[in-house]
Amino acid sequence: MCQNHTNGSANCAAPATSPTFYEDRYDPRKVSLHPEFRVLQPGDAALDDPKANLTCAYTPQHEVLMVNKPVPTARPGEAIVHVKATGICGSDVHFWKHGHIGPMVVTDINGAGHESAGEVIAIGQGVTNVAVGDRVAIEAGVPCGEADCYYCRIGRYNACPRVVFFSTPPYHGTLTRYHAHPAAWLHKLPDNVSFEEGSVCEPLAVALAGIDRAGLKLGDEVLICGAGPIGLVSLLAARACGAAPIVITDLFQSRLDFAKTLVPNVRTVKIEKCWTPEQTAEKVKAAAATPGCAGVNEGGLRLALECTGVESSIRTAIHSMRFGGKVFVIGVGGDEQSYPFGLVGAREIDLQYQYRYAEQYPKAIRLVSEGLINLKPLVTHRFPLNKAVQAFQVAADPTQGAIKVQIQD
Ligand SMILES: NC(=O)c1ccc[n+]([C@@H]2O[C@H](COP(=O)([O-])OP(=O)(O)OC[C@H]3O[C@@H](n4cnc5c(N)ncnc54)[C@H](O)[C@@H]3O)[C@@H](O)[C@H]2O)c1
Ligand SMILES: OC[C@H](O)C(O)[C@@H](O)CO
Ligand SMILES: [Zn+2]
Ligand SMILES: [Zn+2]
Repeated sequence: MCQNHTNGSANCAAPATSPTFYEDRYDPRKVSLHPEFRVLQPGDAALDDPKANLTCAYTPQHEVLMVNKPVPTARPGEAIVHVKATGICGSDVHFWKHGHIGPMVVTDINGAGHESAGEVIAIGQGVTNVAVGDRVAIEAGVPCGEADCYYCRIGRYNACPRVVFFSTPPYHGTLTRYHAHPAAWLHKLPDNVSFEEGSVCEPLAVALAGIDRAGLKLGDEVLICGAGPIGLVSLLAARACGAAPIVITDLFQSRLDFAKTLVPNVRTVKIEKCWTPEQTAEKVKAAAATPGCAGVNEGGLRLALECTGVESSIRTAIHSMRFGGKVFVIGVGGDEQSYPFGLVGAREIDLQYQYRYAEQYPKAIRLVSEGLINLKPLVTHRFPLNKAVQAFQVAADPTQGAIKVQIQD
């Protein structure tokens, strides 16, 4: 057994890097050794203690459970945030159910959650950008910001090899009552943006990063594949950007119906599993066509924002594009996939991908505050912190019809 573990983990993987400026605060091996770190059984009094630092975590044994963590104090440069709203992301569910995403492996009890907003309750020495009482969104990916880091230097900090992404093993997440965060990575919320919306700014940041790099322009005909939370925030953002028309696909009519409540004139295609990508693409093009209008009628749409990561859906997106179109993949899928190479080449279709985001939070908050994007309808289920395990069960059960499940405190 690894010497660093007390809970029986056999194969401890040390963090790929140990950024000294994070000290032991963000190393779960150290946190789990803390005497106050304790797994809570149902009925434990701490679950009803409003001051306990309750945290929801996943384990290598594919459990999701509550733990009690020590309440952090603010070190220089940090702020302590009382987390008020956290959304459950598909990746949280994936870490719980499958224990890894690519090379990121759950090797110990690992706190969940990276879509959070809350109130600053303490600040450490030298913090000037936020004050006690400020309402903030928490940017969960904290890059090193060091001068020797090429990706931090050029502003593409989502590629920082020393990034601490809270909730991605080995770092605990923000689905906790009190979270210590480098203050520079907190974004103040204007009075008209709620904690709930501040939390949904995280998936919105993913969509905005994609739209930014995809180069979506006013009047582009856009296909959005998948009407899950990422597809739906992409839909809202694409509409705010002036995409017209927009077609959205899904396997479930209920999700397409939800998309229509957000953007009533979005065109929908409910995919039947027996359709080939070529057949689905014909339906997409038919849905997008505007009689007598050049564009789709010349062979397909201009841009696809692919929000499933499923191979057949990416293939559909490729077949739906006209010459010079672009398939922009936000979805995360199988490690190996195959695409119609000849078609992509013959039609000069660009393929592009997105990994998290950089510098999108300020934009996301402005778009919400200015009323260009309304995130409120996306939150369909709310649970108190001590019921976070039930929240996970609802988020993972498609029959519950949830779009975004939040834990609020
Ligand atoms: N690139 C990034 O940085 C990043 C960040 C966050 C999430 N993601 C990824 O984005 C994707 C979407 O996230 P989500 O939270 O919306 O997930 P989700 O699973 O809730 O939604 C996916 C939707 O796609 C639909 N779908 C599945 N197969 C389909 C197909 N063949 N054609 C059309 N629709 C299909 C599903 O029915 C579902 O409604 C996931 O793969 C997730 O891992 C990527
Ligand atoms: O929203 C951000 C994504 O969920 C993360 O990148 C995820 O993959 C965990 O690392
Ligand atoms: Zn996420
Ligand atoms: Zn860096």
